[in-house]
Amino acid sequence: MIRFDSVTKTYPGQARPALNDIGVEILRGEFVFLVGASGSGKSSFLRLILKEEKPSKGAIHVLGQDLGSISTRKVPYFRRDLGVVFQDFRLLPNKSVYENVAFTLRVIGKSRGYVQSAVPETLKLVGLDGKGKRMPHELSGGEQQRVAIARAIVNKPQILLADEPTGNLDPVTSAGIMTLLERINASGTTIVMATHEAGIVDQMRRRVIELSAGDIVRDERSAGYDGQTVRDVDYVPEQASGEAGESAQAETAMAAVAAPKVTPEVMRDAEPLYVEPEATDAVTDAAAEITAAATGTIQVDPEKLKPKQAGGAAASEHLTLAERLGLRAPGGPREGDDDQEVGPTK
Ligand SMILES: Nc1ncnc2c1ncn2[C@@H]1O[C@H](COP(=O)(O)OP(=O)(O)OP(=O)(O)O)[C@@H](O)[C@H]1O
Repeated sequence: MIRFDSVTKTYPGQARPALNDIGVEILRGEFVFLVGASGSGKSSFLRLILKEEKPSKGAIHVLGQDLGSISTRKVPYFRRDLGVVFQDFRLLPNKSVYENVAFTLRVIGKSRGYVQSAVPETLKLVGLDGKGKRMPHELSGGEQQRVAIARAIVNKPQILLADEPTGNLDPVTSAGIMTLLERINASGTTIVMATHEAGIVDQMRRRVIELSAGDIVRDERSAGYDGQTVRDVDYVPEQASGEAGESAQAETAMAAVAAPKVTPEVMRDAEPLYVEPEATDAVTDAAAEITAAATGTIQVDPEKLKPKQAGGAAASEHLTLAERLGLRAPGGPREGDDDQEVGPTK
């Protein structure tokens, strides 16, 4: 499903590669945690899968396609099979929950009827039934992340990439988000998630790929954050000392190594926070249905993808949300789009 063959990524002006001769394969239906200190290459790994970056050497295959052979114009089509969730949610601030989720479908030209059934179904799936009319600033951080997840899965992607999706959330809310991701995975969606959360990784016991300075130093099935050692429930993280002169990056790396913010206890007790317990089966069925449909070809309106002008690939800082989510070719028609997006509002 995702294969890296001897992939090296060196950013311009950097002496050391961000990823160094990586070879790895991720299979359909897997849930994979990408762990490693700050700067070890996790986000680069995800950006390469999305074709947001090109490898300096080597080849990447995603969903049977050699990314090197996908033209820039076709990248938005390719990305429709991939959902993405970020640490900072990236919702459209001036649109309702419903509109944030519908946006993805509208951009790719889904019919009104399709949107009207898929959006409420997906909001229910993520536990936001009845909250479609709310605005992002009226939601908690966990709810905002659920909207972002709904937006990522409403198009029924085969792969969901998550870059520190619990990074801005408290432990209990994080556990609820992980329960939701677990359920999405159980219905067939492959998930690759970069995280610093030792407690989550230890409790979920999934495949763990650990990066260190661009190298894969560990690739284990059913693993914990630190290899074979699963943290003790009573583990108390040491405080990062934060001495004067210590670089911000070093502090971040220390915190990442030190600290299961989400403890195994919290994960064990985790219930989907916004789903009534009796609704769980129905929700799981809905998830299974949605993902089962994911293997079908998504109808797209090619007219909506035509770039307005030749050579229209905009610099990334000028991309609209649709372009950043890979739903529209850079430089394509922007009517009705929003250039703004919002991070956590609380
Ligand atoms: N656009 C870029 N230009 C230059 N160097 C970059 C760029 N993006 C990442 N890097 C460098 O590549 C290395 C890997 O960065 P990356 O963001 O992939 O790490 P990470 O493991 O995701 O870190 P974090 O946990 O802090 O998000 C770092 O040394 C970083 O400084």
